[in-house]
Amino acid sequence: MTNQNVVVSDAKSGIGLALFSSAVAKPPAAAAQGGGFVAIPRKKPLKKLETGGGAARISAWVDSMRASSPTRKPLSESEDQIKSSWILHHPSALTMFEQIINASSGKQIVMFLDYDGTLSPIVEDPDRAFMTKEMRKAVSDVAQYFPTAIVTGRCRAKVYNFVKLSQLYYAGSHGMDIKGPAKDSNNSEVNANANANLNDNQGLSFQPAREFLPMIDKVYKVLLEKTKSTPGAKVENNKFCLSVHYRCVDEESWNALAEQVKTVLNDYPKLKLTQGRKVLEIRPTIKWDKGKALEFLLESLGYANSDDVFPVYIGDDRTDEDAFKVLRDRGQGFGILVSKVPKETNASYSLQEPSEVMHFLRRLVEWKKSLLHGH
Ligand SMILES: O=P(O)(O)OC[C@H]1O[C@H](O[C@H]2O[C@H](CO)[C@@H](O)[C@H](O)[C@H]2O)[C@H](O)[C@@H](O)[C@@H]1O
Repeated sequence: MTNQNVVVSDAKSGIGLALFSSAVAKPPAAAAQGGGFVAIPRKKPLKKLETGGGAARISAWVDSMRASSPTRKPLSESEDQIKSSWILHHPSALTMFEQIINASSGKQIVMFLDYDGTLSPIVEDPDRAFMTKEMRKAVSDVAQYFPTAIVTGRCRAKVYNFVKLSQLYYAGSHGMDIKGPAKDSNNSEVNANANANLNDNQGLSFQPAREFLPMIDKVYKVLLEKTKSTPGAKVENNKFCLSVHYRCVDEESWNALAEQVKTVLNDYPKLKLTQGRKVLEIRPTIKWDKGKALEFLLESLGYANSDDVFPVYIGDDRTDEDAFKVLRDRGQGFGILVSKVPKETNASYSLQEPSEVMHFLRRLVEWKKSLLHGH
């Protein structure tokens, strides 16, 4: 049986195209250097994979699962060249800070932050992906000056327990569970601008996949049962979506695990399978993702058709590409990919790891303070 709902990587995000199309806006460094886009050897197919038999299919799946979160090893000379070329086209957001600030001149910066791998380092146990108190302070300071949202694949309540900042917007379950700060939150700039989708007492609230809750709960239980024989596998209930983690599973068992998950999904054609960093993600097939969540939040903040907004989205995962693509297509703001290795991306800039994200957030705050206080 063929499951048409298995997506190895979101082809709709057009990631591959971004690297080779001259129609795509180039980041300033690339434009200044007059360079073309760099070709990165593709480790994963950017198209739907069918679940019919065949060794090629198995190998494609395992390749894709491996590429989702590559292990660090010293680079060969050619890999080193690829990296240098990639950096030229996705320069560091820290190095390019002044240019970024200049581009935002006269516009309202709105910050969108992914959680895992962006605000917290990737760790083996998803329940222990804590952010540092320094990072929390940096995010809190940023939210004082700019509307700020956390956009994550995680369950909203769980990410709130990690972040613990009430003045932020939260878009959990890949944007399918959106909540704004309560109206008495101390961020007056955010509240003054918000004009849509408001629930009077609670602030903003939006859950486009509510009808899927019973189905997700059912599939969660089935997956718990089916995967318990695979040592290291972990199923996480993210409310409107599910994660099957394989970071701690022996690589030899990855394909069997993926097959188990796909077999379960054959009975649920309204759910689809996508991939994150060493995680298989089960989501409703509705047309909603982090990119849609970003657009929804901009609209809710009163910036639907505004030229006066400068959204900045920072993320490390394939699922963040939907948001990077929205920004690229709108020609507004930009995406920053958090990665130490070259990856196909619609982001314009890069940062290497969460500590650099923290420095970038701090610099934004320092810049805004100096602007307001004139020093
Ligand atoms: O959108 P995000 O905030 O990046 O969430 C995506 C997934 O993040 C979590 O998994 C990832 O981080 C874990 C902790 O570092 C790591 O163990 C795992 O391998 C990563 O995939 C979260 O647990 C998932 O539910 C999210 O879907």
